[in-house]
Amino acid sequence: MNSISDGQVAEVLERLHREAEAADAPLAASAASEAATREERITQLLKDEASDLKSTYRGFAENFLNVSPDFGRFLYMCARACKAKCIVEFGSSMGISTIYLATALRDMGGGRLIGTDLVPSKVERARANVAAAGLSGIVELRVGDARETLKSGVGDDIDMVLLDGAFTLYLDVLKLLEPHLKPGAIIIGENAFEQASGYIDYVRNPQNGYLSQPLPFDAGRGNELTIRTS
Ligand SMILES: C[S@@+](CC[C@H](N)C(=O)[O-])C[C@H]1O[C@@H](n2cnc3c(N)ncnc32)[C@H](O)[C@@H]1O
Repeated sequence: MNSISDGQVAEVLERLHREAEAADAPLAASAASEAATREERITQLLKDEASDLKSTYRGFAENFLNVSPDFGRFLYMCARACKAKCIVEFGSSMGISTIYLATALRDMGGGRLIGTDLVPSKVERARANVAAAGLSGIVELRVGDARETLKSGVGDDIDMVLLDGAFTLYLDVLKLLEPHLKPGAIIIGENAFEQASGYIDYVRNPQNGYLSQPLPFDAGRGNELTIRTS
């Protein structure tokens, strides 16, 4: 049995992916019309984050910036495969990835997902979307900077982490969560770009207690699968 393929959750996800496509279409169009390469756009975003993180992401308050349906299904499958009970998500936006992950928890009998986003209006919308999917009992969404909101109260048995927030903070957030990761925990980075934060160098060094490699889909989006080995 899985609830992302049909029924209430599938309907909510289908609606949200449609809304996301419409809301983010201008971003995609302006990226396509710019002379800048993808690499240059990432470099610019890294600079913007470094100079003013809050305004950078407030500028995307109406954008979903969500995972694709394929990536969402992959998240669901990972959570099921590792029999997750506790999942932490950095960057919940309007709640699309949250719904994939929380559905996996519910389909296995329950659990806890802690998500967080910097932009209060996004967290409000994510809460409403999670409620529409019938998942409010499993999901706790925290408003604010993950470096503060994930500092405490994440438990000591994290099975899975999704890193999908500000590109420059992946290593900071991982280090915050590291003491609470179970051996074997899965960490998935979306937009885990080599030029940002030192995250990729850190998780690809086995001496730090991880095994890590890029994921072969949604090319160019910097998707990285990491396993905690100690
Ligand atoms: C790529 S979007 C997340 C998409 C979401 N995971 C999904 O698939 O629907 C990145 C989100 O990270 C949030 N964010 C950026 N920096 C953050 C921070 N320091 N703490 C918490 N959230 C942050 C942004 O507001 C934005 O909504």
